[in-house]
Amino acid sequence: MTRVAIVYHSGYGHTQRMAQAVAEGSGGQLLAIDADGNLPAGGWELLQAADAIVFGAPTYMGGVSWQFKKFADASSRPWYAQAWKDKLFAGFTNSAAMNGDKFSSLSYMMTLAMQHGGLWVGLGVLPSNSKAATRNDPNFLGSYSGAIAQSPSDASVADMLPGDLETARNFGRRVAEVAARLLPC
Ligand SMILES: Cc1cc2nc3c(=O)[nH]c(=O)nc-3n(C[C@H](O)[C@H](O)[C@H](O)COP(=O)(O)O)c2cc1C
Repeated sequence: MTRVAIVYHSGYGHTQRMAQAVAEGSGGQLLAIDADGNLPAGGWELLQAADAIVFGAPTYMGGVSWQFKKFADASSRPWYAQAWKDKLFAGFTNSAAMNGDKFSSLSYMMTLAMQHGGLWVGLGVLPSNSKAATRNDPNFLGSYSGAIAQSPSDASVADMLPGDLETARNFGRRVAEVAARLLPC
């Protein structure tokens, strides 16, 4: 049984709902970064024990939220010892605009994973980009590097689109399946 940890920040709940979808798909454990950018007690130990770490953050001002960045900076401690080397990593983000510079957030998460000596798992689903495609089709937003969701600025958490959440759920499943295939029991 592989262990997946989903470490995420969410200011207003949308990214949290996405994180829950990733957890449903992966069977992983959620680890919320709080409003001060801190992990709950036992959080670092849980990350150390994980085979796969999935990063999640809203895109704010074209990048990850400062709370996620504080967590990333604090991960310099395991980085010193390369304690997360060869773990699997993946990432997801959510923002208001269709594009909204979400890729900047995913790109940062990939860089963080590489600094830790990890192996990156992308979305692995072709985009639904034909004329016939509709908004709730798999990967309608057309990401390759990780899962993304769009929550319009006036959308409540309950308004999040089922297609984006299903894409996140399938992404979680993929991370768990890749971990089971690549990592020794
Ligand atoms: C400070 C701030 C900056 C934001 N910057 C962006 C942005 O660069 N691009 C975008 O598309 N949406 C942006 N948004 C919208 C959020 O990404 C969006 O509301 C998202 O659903 C928030 O996720 P959360 O509920 O998990 O905090 C911003 C929101 C805030 C509060």
